[in-house]
Amino acid sequence: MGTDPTFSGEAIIRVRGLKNSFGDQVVHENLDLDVRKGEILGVVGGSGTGKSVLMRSIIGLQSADAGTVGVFGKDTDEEGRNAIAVRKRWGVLFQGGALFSTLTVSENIQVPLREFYPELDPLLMAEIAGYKVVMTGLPAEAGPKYPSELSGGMKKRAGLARALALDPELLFLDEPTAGLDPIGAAAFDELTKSLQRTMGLTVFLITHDLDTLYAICDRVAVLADKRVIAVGTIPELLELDHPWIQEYFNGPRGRAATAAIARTEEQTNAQTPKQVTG
Ligand SMILES: Nc1ncnc2c1ncn2[C@@H]1O[C@H](COP(=O)(O)OP(=O)(O)OP(=O)(O)O)[C@@H](O)[C@H]1O
Repeated sequence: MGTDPTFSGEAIIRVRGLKNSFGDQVVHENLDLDVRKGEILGVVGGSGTGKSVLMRSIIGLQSADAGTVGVFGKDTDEEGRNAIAVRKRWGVLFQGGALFSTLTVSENIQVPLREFYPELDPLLMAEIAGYKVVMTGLPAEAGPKYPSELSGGMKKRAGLARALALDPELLFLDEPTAGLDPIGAAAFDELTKSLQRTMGLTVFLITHDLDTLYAICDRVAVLADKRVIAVGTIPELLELDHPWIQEYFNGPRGRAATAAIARTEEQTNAQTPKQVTG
């Protein structure tokens, strides 16, 4: 696994031979990864394996020691990925939401609009922000509120609304369900899935949340030993005998997530009306 030689579709992100280090600490070495257009790719790995650093490398916030990163079908250097024309095409939800505490939700959502389209009529910006608020399942009254007045789940949605401000093709989510209760996390997963479907988004999703992986990810990339050791569907990953993969997916939490998905599928099948023949 790792890089799929049979894949002939379009890779919206293509990373080859990436190396990142901080002083003596090598975080990535010879890391390869393809993210396919239209998929939700879950990115997992133990704490400190470099998931966030990988995301920062892709979006041009991290200088690599070696390797290439291509986005939207073009190999680009860090400067290229920082070019306005490229940055406009993706949205990022950083870990913790990273909302500006002195701005309202609506003003937070308008930050990218002001940055990339300063000539836009302020009334139109406010209208777009209002639309994004509703699109991410927040009540319209959340627009004039400050982040400190929101629940954890609402903050995540507000961060997502800001990431979607420019109608991106590509969405980066760094641990979007961390800190949410299971119901809030499941609702956020559903929102991500429905946005992927309706907007045709490609999603790079860093998570520790097994339920999220099972519920919405098309494929999962596993970071270990400084590189992506495997990419595939969960059943494909389960066939590998790497100790971290086995412990992660086949440990008690992994088994619980599998059982929960099986129960949901059973319920869905039971509710599906049987076809009447004759
Ligand atoms: N700016 C930095 N300066 C020095 N070291 C850094 C910097 N950013 C990240 N690191 C180190 O790189 C390693 C990978 O960090 P990263 O945040 O990508 O891990 P992660 O896989 O996202 O972890 P977690 O699951 O805990 O969020 C860590 O050891 C971290 O301390």
